[in-house]
Amino acid sequence: MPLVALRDEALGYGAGAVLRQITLSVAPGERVVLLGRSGAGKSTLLGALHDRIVGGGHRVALVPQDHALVPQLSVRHNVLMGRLDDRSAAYNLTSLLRVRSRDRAEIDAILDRVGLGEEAPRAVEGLSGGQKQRTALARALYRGGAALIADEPVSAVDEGQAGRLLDEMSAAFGTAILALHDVGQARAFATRLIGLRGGRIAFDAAPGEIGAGELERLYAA
Ligand SMILES: Nc1ncnc2c1ncn2[C@@H]1O[C@H](COP(=O)(O)OP(=O)(O)OP(=O)(O)O)[C@@H](O)[C@H]1O
Repeated sequence: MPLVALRDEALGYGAGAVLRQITLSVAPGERVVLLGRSGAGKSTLLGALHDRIVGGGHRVALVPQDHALVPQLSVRHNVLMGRLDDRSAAYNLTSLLRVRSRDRAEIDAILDRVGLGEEAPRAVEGLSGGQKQRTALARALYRGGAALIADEPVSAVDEGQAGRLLDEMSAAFGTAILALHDVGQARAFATRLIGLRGGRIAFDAAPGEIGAGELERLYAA
């Protein structure tokens, strides 16, 4: 039983389709990476897959390209928001004043895993781009779920850190669908690569089956 299935669908905004004739399904346990030039439609496809998986009643952890953090709040509070919809309004409001010790311990352990242990009390607005990105990843780890959907989740950290973070995400989520621009990272992470070009799926196969020529054509002007 696939987690999500699209069949010959057009995806876009309002009247205009960004992607056409999209047929794909994702099974539990797959690690899918979307590749393509800027504007190829990776975020559009991630958004559609997110909505379908959530619509199917599954819990999803989302890392949007812009991170969707609350700048004025602390790193710890932003991570806490990964479970906002699991809790009552009263619980969430009182947590704003003081994060309960049980939640704090769980969150701080996750912050250690992404190298942000020292930054827990800092307001997000004062962080570097890479620290903000790691806060969004920590929020996804804290949320958990059947699938991770992440749009360029390691674009602002160095190569070594990116590899370690992708390993963390891979271990924490049974299924993951990511957009990445680094082909090496994509090959290392994915069980399946999907290339988008010209509004269509150009390839959809295991990394070992995608040659350098296909990747060159995907990114050619
Ligand atoms: N909210 C929106 N409303 C209308 N058009 C949009 C919207 N978001 C994206 N688009 C358009 O859809 C197309 C695909 O954009 P999308 O963000 O999915 O590409 P992408 O592959 O994720 O690009 P990037 O690598 O630059 O993030 C672009 O032409 C873009 O202008």
